[in-house]
Amino acid sequence: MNFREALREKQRVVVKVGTSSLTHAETGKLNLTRLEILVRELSDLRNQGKDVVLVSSGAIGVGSAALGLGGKPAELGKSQACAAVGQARLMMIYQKLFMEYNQMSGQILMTKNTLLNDLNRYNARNTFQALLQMGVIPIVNENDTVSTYEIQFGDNDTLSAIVAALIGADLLILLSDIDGLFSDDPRTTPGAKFIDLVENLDEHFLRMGKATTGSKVGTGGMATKLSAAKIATSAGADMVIANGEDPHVLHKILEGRDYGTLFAANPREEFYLLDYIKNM
Ligand SMILES: Nc1ncnc2c1ncn2[C@@H]1O[C@H](COP(=O)(O)OP(=O)(O)O)[C@@H](O)[C@H]1O
Ligand SMILES: N[C@@H](CCC(=O)OP(=O)(O)O)C(=O)O
Repeated sequence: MNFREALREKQRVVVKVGTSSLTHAETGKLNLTRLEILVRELSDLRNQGKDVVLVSSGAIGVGSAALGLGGKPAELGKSQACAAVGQARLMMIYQKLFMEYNQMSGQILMTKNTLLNDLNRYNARNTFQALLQMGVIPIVNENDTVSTYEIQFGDNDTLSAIVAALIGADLLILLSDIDGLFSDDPRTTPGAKFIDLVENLDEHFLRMGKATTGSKVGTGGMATKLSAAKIATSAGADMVIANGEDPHVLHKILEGRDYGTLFAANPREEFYLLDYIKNM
């Protein structure tokens, strides 16, 4: 069985979707057609008996569009206010859509402190396990309303990899606004080559990921996705970066077909999640 075929056997899947995939670039408002397809795909993975976790960005972007602010506010208090409005709106729509497919979903909001504190980390892991055992789809985001620089992950690529490590997921899929990893940012370097498979995520590949973003709403660019790949693969999960423009890509990836960039799991005995977070 090759690396792609092995994806058919994955049982516990974390899917992360970025703001750029959830919203219309022109208005910043939710792309409902795309959300519907995403929810249907996730519901079908659940129907296949897989454990499914969704890490969804979008709270700040959706909140700022709802409040008519025309883009992410620079001021901390305002961006936290946007997150409060946007997170509630996102959850309302997710719950409505998941209900249409007879799926239960629940919300988990995290900060770095959730994982640094032993009791909080233990509780978070327990809650995930209990939800998954009951067939619920947890929907995760950073708790942006209370997170400030010192206690935040800052980007959901990293957060999704940490969640994957915390719950022992065997696959993490990052849906972005680009087909996967290229040798350089193809938006600024037109000749950049697409990378289909990364078996060993060494410095050579890490240097390819630039922090440039493809949209006004993205955070971290490819740099944070490669840090996520380092965490996920070290913790024993495969990771795929794929284009979220058409969320049908999810079942195609899980059928072992050639979509996105696949980073093969490379478990290292010495990978300790807590130490990693402490050093972030
Ligand atoms: N080596 C690279 N390969 C592919 N994309 C890259 C690379 N380096 C930087 N990027 C940029 O990363 C962007 C995706 O990250 P980001 O804008 O944060 O999206 P998201 O909202 O999905 O997290 C791409 O649109 C691209 O412009
Ligand atoms: N937690 C933030 C998103 C942070 C983030 O990583 O955004 P993105 O690059 O769009 O995945 C929010 O919900 O607005």
